Amino acid sequence: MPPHHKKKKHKKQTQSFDISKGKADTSSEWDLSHDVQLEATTSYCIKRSELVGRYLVASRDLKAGDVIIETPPLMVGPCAETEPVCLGCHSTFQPSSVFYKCESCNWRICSPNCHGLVASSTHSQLECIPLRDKAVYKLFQACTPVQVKLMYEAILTLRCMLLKTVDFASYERLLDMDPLNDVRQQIPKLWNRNQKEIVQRIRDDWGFAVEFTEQELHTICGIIEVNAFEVGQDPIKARALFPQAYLLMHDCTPNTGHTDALKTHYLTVRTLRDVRAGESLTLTYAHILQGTLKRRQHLKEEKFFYCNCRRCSDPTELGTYCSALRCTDCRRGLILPVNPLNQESGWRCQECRKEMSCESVVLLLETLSQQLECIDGNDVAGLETFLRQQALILHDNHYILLSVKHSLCELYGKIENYLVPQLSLDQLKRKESLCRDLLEVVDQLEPGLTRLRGTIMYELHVPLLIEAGQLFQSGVIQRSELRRRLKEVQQFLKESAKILAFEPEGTPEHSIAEAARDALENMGTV
Ligand SMILES: C[S@@+](CC[C@H](N)C(=O)[O-])C[C@H]1O[C@@H](n2cnc3c(N)ncnc32)[C@H](O)[C@@H]1O
Repeated sequence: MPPHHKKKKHKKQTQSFDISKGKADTSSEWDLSHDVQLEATTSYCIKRSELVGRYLVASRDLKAGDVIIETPPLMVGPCAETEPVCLGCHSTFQPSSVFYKCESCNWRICSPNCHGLVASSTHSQLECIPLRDKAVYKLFQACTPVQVKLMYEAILTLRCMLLKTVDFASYERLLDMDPLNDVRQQIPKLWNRNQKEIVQRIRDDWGFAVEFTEQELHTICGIIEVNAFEVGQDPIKARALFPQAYLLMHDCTPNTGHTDALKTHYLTVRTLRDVRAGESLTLTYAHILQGTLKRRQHLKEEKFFYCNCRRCSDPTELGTYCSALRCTDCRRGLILPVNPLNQESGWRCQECRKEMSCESVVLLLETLSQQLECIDGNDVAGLETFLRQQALILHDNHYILLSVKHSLCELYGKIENYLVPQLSLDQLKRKESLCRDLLEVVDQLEPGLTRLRGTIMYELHVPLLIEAGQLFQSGVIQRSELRRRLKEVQQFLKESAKILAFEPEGTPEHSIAEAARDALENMGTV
């Protein structure tokens, strides 16, 4: 999940690692070769540039799947504007959930036996007693639902502040992260919201005015906004701050990925593909299957920078055309942004040169997204109709269509009336082509050992296996062709099992890895 980020105290300078010595091939578009090195580990060193601040660079050749960072969180807490969650484990509540309260602070918990409420837990060590002493729970009585969400949002800020008294060394490590105060202070909407909803809430409504200054609370707000990672698997929903990992810079075609363990949120960052010494280590703070205009807007609003990576700079997005519109005038050309690094850039047909303003492109995409939202997520026929209709104005790989294809490739074989034994040969073929279309794009945008590739390949093996069996049994293909097809299925299953084996136990992807291994075993030797 995308992180937020920051910087602050400078680490002491260690011996320099020269990334300009031939091997270096930074994935970003900037010349980072003169940047100062701050620190090094066996896998990476920390450097600093004017443009991106601190960032990590591979200090040796790394293989795909190498672990580069393993760390417990420095702090975990509820997300921004979240529905109430258990302050022990951060799981959300079902309407049918029994209403338990913490015996001490009276805030809601999932169960008195929650693993996150033991004496050594974050809740017990940090906010439970202060919340009790200041009787903060009483404020819930007069709260609107929106204010309840803001109460939960403020918990993570409070926890970070309370860390100062309980574990000063860890608090200092938090302060190593950059809150980008100068940048954020220039955004009145953001700064004033934090002032009212977090800073004043904690100081004035909750009664911590003596303990914490406005400035330090704003700094913690910034540290969280810029550096936090979303963690947890449904029903757990949380944000966490991790040492080291926050230094990974963003790239829209990242070369690292991460997982967090189900209960502890222990973080593991791995390389997604081979990385050469000197290359910057990157992760994505945005969604991969999103177009450049939207990704850059998200990064600017949430992380306070415009990305200029290779994908963002290329109007075709590395040849995928995942933001391209079809020209309805000439009906031959594709309409692409003239300068994708300018958010206001006009768009132009590559054939007839027809121009479209950025505003009209945004409006069109918003309208289509709204239309899509009106379709039930399990309505296969409705989604197929949407795909057919919008393929007249959007490229087949347009990100809006990709999201529909992604849904459909999972729905075929999973929901009522579309379970695997119920699928016709045409429907199996459809599932196959949806998976192949997606895989082709993901191979460009997020190549390597990525979760998305792993799950798509698992989905793809299903129609391939069934089709091969059916065609052989009906005499349409001979044994040699059957073998060729089964070998392809094995390849997909092996790759899927290898990728998803990295996923933590208890996650759906971990179960898919097991299913892929079982399927391989059942196939035996081909
Ligand atoms: C989590 S921090 C990363 C560490 C940060 N550079 C530091 O020195 O603390 C995220 C911030 O780093 C900068 N950053 C990261 N990736 C970037 C990129 N691709 N382009 C520009 N700035 C980037 C932005 O200021 C962003 O808000």
